[in-house]
Amino acid sequence: MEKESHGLIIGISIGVVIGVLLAITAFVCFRRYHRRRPQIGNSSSRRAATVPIRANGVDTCTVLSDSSIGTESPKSIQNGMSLWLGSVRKSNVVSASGILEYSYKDLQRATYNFTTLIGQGAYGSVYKAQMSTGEMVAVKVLATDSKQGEKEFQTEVSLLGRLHHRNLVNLVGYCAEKGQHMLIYVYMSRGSLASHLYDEKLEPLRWDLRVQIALDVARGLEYLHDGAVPSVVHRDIKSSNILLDQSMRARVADFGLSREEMVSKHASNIRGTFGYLDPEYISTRSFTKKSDVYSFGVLLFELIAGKNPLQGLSEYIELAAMTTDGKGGWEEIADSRLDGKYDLQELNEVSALAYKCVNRAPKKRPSMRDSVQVLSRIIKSRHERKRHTHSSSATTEEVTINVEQLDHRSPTSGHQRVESIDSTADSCEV
Ligand SMILES: Nc1ncnc2c1ncn2[C@@H]1O[C@H](COP(=O)(O)OP(=O)(O)OP(=O)(O)O)[C@@H](O)[C@H]1O
Repeated sequence: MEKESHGLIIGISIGVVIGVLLAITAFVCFRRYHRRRPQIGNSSSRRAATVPIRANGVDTCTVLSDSSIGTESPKSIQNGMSLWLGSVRKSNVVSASGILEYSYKDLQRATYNFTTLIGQGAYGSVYKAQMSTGEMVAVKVLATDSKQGEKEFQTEVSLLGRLHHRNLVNLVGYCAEKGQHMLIYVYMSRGSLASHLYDEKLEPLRWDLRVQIALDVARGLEYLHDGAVPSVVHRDIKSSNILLDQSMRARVADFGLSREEMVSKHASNIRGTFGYLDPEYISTRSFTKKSDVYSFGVLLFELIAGKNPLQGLSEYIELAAMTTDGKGGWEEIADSRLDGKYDLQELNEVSALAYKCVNRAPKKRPSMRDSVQVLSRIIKSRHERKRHTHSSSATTEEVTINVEQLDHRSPTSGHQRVESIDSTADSCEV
């Protein structure tokens, strides 16, 4: 009997110990699982770091997830993963970033065997493609013999996947197959800003559109500088890297050069495009956010003057600056294609901002946030002026109509109506 009760106690004890061990194991697994999820987003490694998005100037936020598995093509690349694409593909992880891996065959079909060429850049050709979903995209095929292209490919895939903003040309997919590297972007149906400024076959850009484009670009850059963590320096702001959508809203394209800045602040070769390059960067080899501000200033002058920076724009600006008094006098550089149709005050304000951006001393240049504020203010006051003019002319029209209508009725009631309309006019002016 005693033996039996001993056996029972031992049995119960073993059972309790096993139960406790099982509970501890389950608890540890549960905690590990929950810790791992944010790790992807908060890695201290630069390469694996994600780009959380601040509320300012931002419309979407990439939420990272490693929760689902996908085997179908196209596959998604996980945000915040290693630059080594091979490992990403093998890991077969899907993220909420929406960056998809397309097969070479699909892209070959979508581009009619790469016959739909829309542009040619330093790193390869760009084709228009219609995906099976009906969606239009731009496929950039990187030149296979270009080492820089390879680097750019890895850079853009890992970087752009984490950057989402309404003023950036978002990367939607990629292809790494048959020794080919391709990047798939949102299709920008109106092409580049450069073509609208210089292609005689296209309608000249209206002044109000030019200012809106400047603000769109400023917002895209402000996001890269102040919204992205770690911040991103574009390094190649120029009119051919600004693309326009169907409603002529602008987005900043081509972040290929920016990643290297994050890895090494002092790259040995000078990168960027002649005419837009910050002189301070040329002498110090150190590229900063203020170097992007300089290029943005050149772009603003390009919008104002319709002159290519490769064709002596800076000399032209310096000459004009001698005759300005700091507030006005920039009208002589206005693009002749504008045909005098611009608001002089706006032209002077945008030129003054542009001139500050191209100041030789980086410290004296405004930040992109400052530039956004200046340009938004210009557009806001234009709207207010328009609203005011519209409401006062509408009121005058209304008064005339009502007076005419009332003339046919009794004179007393007519007088009353006009009085009440007059008081509306007063309140509009306030
Ligand atoms: N997403 C897109 N949608 C529509 N057209 C595009 C798109 N991306 C590029 N293009 C077209 O292809 C052209 C070439 O683009 P790409 O970025 O390869 O070179 P680039 O910016 O002109 O020059 P570089 O390579 O020296 O920066 C652009 O000027 C534009 O007309």
